[in-house]
Amino acid sequence: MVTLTLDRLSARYGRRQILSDISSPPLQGGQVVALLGPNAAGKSTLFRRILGLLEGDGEARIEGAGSQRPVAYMPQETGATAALTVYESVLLARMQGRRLKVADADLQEVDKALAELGIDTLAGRDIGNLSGGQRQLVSAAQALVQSPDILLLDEPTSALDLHRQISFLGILRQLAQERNMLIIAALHDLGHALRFADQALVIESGRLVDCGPCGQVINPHMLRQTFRVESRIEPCSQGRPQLIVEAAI
Ligand SMILES: Nc1ncnc2c1ncn2[C@@H]1O[C@H](COP(=O)(O)OP(=O)(O)OP(=O)(O)O)[C@@H](O)[C@H]1O
Repeated sequence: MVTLTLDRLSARYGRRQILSDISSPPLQGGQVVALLGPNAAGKSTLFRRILGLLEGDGEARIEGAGSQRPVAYMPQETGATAALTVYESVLLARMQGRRLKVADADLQEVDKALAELGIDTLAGRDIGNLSGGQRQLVSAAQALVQSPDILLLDEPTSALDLHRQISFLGILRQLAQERNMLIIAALHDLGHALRFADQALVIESGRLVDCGPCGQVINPHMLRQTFRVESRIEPCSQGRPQLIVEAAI
């Protein structure tokens, strides 16, 4: 099973230090990890550092991966300018770094990714003409179709309506378990994190605040210190923990 361990990771843009000394226990395949932190905390930078796009000390150690390109990334910005259909754009993402010839298995993976995310009806549409939410789901399909061991998603639900946020996060959770895939999703909705993620990794100003099971890490004290809100956590009618935010402080 794949694991990702952050070992005293740092990152900088030029001379500007953004991340310092971020460490985690091994994050394991089959789990969803919520990456949490206020605006400008360094969440996207952490993804870029894991992807090897930025320099810095320490390392993001990947062990037990089954593929040569173990990490797929869905960026925060999902603008599409190329004149491609949804199907073509997802197939192109599938073929990145692979042989040039498209095999039947590649086409099946594209069909599967579109169906899993409920966007198979968009297959023939021009990607430039999609709504923001549709584009975000296509972007998720482009990452998923790469069959990664580790899937990094940067605010994947920011453009989705409430129904699609819930169903999308539920699908991700299921896929993580079925494929033994590690999913790390940067989320601003801590209620979603509490409901769908197994672990939470919280950063603030480029430093680690806490990393561990969501039920422990997401608590009123952390929310007050890091997110500057008063909150409480109560069980909902189905017994799941529910975050209630009282006020910004
Ligand atoms: N290309 C860049 N060059 C220089 N500084 C950058 C660059 N990208 C981001 N930064 C800076 O790095 C810091 C962390 O940014 P980052 O995008 O990682 O934060 P984030 O936690 O993802 O924020 P948000 O929740 O607002 O998306 C910010 O101060 C930002 O201004």
